[in-house]
Parts: sequence; structure tokens; C-alpha cells
Amino acid sequence: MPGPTVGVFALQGDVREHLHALGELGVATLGVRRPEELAACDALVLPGGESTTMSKLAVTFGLLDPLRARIKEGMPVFGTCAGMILLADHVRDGIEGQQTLGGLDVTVRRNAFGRQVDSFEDDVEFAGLDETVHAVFIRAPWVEEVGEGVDVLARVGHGPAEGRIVAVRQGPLLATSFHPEVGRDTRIHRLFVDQVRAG
Ligand SMILES: NC(=O)CC[C@H](N)C(=O)O
Repeated sequence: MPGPTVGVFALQGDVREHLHALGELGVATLGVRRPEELAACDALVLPGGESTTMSKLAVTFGLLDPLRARIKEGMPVFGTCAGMILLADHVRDGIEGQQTLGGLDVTVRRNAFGRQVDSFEDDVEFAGLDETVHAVFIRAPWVEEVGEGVDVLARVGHGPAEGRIVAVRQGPLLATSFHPEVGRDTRIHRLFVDQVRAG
């Protein structure tokens, strides 16, 4: 039996970095711009980028409803930064009428870390990983509220944002405020791919 195909939403964002990380793990990948491409995928990555642009483009390219439908059906999805925002059921500091795909029972705040630290790096402890992850935050959201079925996987460990939630999982949906696709550490992608392979 062939292995799963993991798509990367490819209308906007750091698509190439995710394709590279997934490729390192030996999984088949596909850039997703059209509904037919989504249909060929067993799982999907929503990259970092700009969430309002991504959701507008998803509408333009006829992907919004198919994406929502696949998420409802239980497709595994991994969202990073803007991708986390797209997965969230509720967004604070979004633009007027900002649409998400939803599925993840959380409230995120866009651009939450504020001006001074709107881009920064920090080592964070991550549930299920023995060693900390060097996390890169770029105008990142954080998670302000989590529903009952949501596991918190990581929080900021230092500084003014200490304790803020920056990684969550709810069933097949995984999301990080930061960008594991930047750099060479593929451990978080591996957690996702292992989950996809396990079906
Ligand atoms: N690096 C990112 O993905 C930034 C997310 C961006 N601030 C947004 O609202 O979509």
C-alpha cells in the first residue's frame, strides 16, 4: 500500500519550507491550490504567511468549503502561525469579517506578542519531545482560550509572554504559533507525519 500524501496549502505562505521538511521525512507531498489537489491528499499543512490573505485566496480558488468539509471529516491538519489562525474557531484582533476554516476549539489572538517582540526566538518545552524546540515567532498569534478537548503542547517559558500557549492539539488537528518549518529541526513535523501514518 502506498504511503499517505501530505498536501501543503500553496496559495500563500512559506510553502517551500514545509514541503522541504515533509520531504526530509520521506512522505509524499503535494502543493494544494485547487480542490482536485486537496482531494488527492490524506492530510494537509497550513503554512505560515498572512491569514487574511490566505482565507481570501481560499475563497477565490474555491478551496474554503472543501477545506472545511475535509476538516469536519477528520482529515489531519497541521497549521503553523497563520495556519494556526486558520484552524481556530475564534480569532481576536482579526480584520473585520475575517473567516477561518475552524475545527480547532480555541480562541487565538492575532499578532499577539505586540510590537517590541513581534518577532523573536525562544526555546520552548514541547509535550512529547525530550529536548526543547528552538521556536521562531514572526508576528505570531497565541492561544487565549482552549476548549475541553484541546491539549496544550507548549507554552512560552520566559519573558513578558511567559505562560502563553503556543502549541495545541485537538484530535487530528495540530497547531503551533511558531514556525517549525524554519530551520532543520523536523521533530514536530515528524509528530504530525507519524500521526498521519498511524491513520
Ligand atoms: N508568520 C505568520 O504566519 C504571521 C501570521 C500573521 N500575523 C497573520 O495574522 O496571519
